[in-house]
Formats: sequence, C-alpha cells, structure tokens
Amino acid sequence: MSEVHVRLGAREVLRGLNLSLKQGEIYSLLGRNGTGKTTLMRLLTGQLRPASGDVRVFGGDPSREAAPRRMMSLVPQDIALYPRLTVRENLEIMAGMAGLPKRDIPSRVEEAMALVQVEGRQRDLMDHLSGGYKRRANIAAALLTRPRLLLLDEPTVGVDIEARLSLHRTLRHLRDEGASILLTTHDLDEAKSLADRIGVLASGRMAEEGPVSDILRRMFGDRREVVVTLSREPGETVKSVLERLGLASTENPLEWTSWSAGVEGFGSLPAALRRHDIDLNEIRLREPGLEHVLAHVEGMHS
Ligand SMILES: Nc1ncnc2c1ncn2[C@@H]1O[C@H](COP(=O)(O)OP(=O)(O)OP(=O)(O)O)[C@@H](O)[C@H]1O
Repeated sequence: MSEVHVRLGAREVLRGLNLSLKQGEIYSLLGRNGTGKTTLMRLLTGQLRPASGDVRVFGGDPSREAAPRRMMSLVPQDIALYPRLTVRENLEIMAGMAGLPKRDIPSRVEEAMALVQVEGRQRDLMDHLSGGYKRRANIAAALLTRPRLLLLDEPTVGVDIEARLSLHRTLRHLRDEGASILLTTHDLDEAKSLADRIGVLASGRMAEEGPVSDILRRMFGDRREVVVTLSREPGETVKSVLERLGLASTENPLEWTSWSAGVEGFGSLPAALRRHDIDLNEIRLREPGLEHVLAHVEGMHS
C-alpha cells in the first residue's frame, strides 16, 4: 500500500502510510495501542477503503475484487469458532463456508490440523480446549484455503509457552513455503525472534522499518545503555547529582540510565559517582533492544 490516508471519525489514523510485503517473509507490526494496526489489517482484507492512496494485494484491490481476498486469510484476535462443536466439525464447516469443493474438505482439514498440531484434539469440543489449543484451531481455520498472505492480529496473547513455540514453528514453516505473513504483537521478544522485518507505526506512518538488527545499528550504532543501580532510594540532593551526571530516572527509583559513547565502557561515570559518595549497588552496560526502539519512536512522536 502506498501513501494511504484513513480517517475514522474525527481522527486521521493513517497519514501517508507505505507498506510493501515480500513473498516469503514474516513482518511484525509494532506500535502503541490505537496507532492503527487493526486499521491496516482491515485495509488489506478490503473491509475498509482508504480516503486516498492505493491498496494492492497480489495486484488487485481487495475492497473491490474477490481474487485478492481469496488468496489471504485473517486470524482475528477473538476465537471465531463454534464452542459446542468439535475442532474437526468446526473446520469442516469453515471449509464449506470458504467454498472449498466437497471432495477436498477432508484432506484440507487434515492438512490444516497437522500444520498447527491440533490433530490430537480434533474430537474435543472447542469449549473444552485450553486457550492455546483454541488459538491453534482458530489458525487452522485460516489455513484451510492455503492462503498466500496470512494476517494475524496478536496471535499469541494469553497462550502458554508451548502453544506459542508451536505457533512460531508453524509460521516459519509457512514462510519457508513462500507465504507472506503479517502479524501484530505487543510482545517484543516475539517480534525479535520471529520477524524478518518489523515496522513501527506512529503518528499514522511507518516510523521505522527493517530487520531488527539493522534498525538497532542505525539507531544506536555502538552505543550501550549504562544502567546504574543504587543501594538505596536517592534523596533530592543525590537525584540532582545523578541528573547533572547525565543519568535519567526510570520507573524503578533505584535504577538510573544513560547512554555510553561506544562499546568501551562507563567513561568517567564510576569515578564521578564515587566522588559524590553515591551508594552504588551495580553498574552495567545493556545492549539496546526493541524496547529502546519503541521508546525512541514514541519519544519522537509524543
Ligand atoms: N469507527 C471508528 N470511529 C472513530 N475512531 C475509530 C474507529 N475505529 C477505530 N478508531 C480509532 O482509530 C485508532 C486506530 O485504531 P486501531 O484499532 O487500528 O488501533 P490498533 O493499533 O489496532 O490498537 P490496539 O493495539 O489497541 O489493537 C484508535 O485511536 C481508535 O480509537
């Protein structure tokens, strides 16, 4: 999509957004609540049309043509299956609703269940499944049509670690088979380990985009976060000394941070802290991560 503008009510949610997904990649969309991640998904599924700009999926306009819509599947956050039917019954019904030929339904259901490893629970009622298995079944429903583009809205919220790892394996497998995968997540570890590229939405545009390691290098270079942990909560005098030394407070009153000039170390900071008799518990260097990228982006757009 290019130069996409969307207004919802009085809010201009997207303001000139550009996004291009590659074949065979996992792209993770990050951003604060309300930055427009769900809106972007609704544009791709054709449920919403931009006020201006262009949305193309496999060359077609998903809001006007059925062909691009048939090549994609959306996994919504809420479980969209019947609670009083079994996993298999649900998938058979969904396959019929998706318009698959009757003779293909049993094999497609088997295939989808195998992809998310839910075969062992196929005779269980949806209602009786754990959150993780419900999520797997929901994803299986999206895979029945063998989509070339898979959209997932926060797919691992509230699922246990086993289901999360299983889902990651499934998504990597689909990616390796050539599908494009776009997912939203607030879990930064997930984005880092899973995504080939991330995009950070802020102020209606993609504020940062690329492989995580490239963004970190571009944004922070060799710099490391210096984390100073005090032995006891600082009074006003100590606080002003810490601030003069270039340290910023964090949510933890004992923890103060700044940025090093490079990988070398702390510079003159330990000596300066000693000189001011500040009770130090620990001082360490932390590699910047996605949480720093988000804080940086949000700082620039707040
Ligand atoms: N129908 C609507 N009318 C007016 N404003 C809307 C409407 N739908 C959504 N919004 C607003 O548009 C903004 C973007 O919403 P969207 O759901 O796309 O955000 P999001 O990034 O998916 O949020 P979250 O992370 O909470 O899921 C929000 O501020 C939301 O309040």
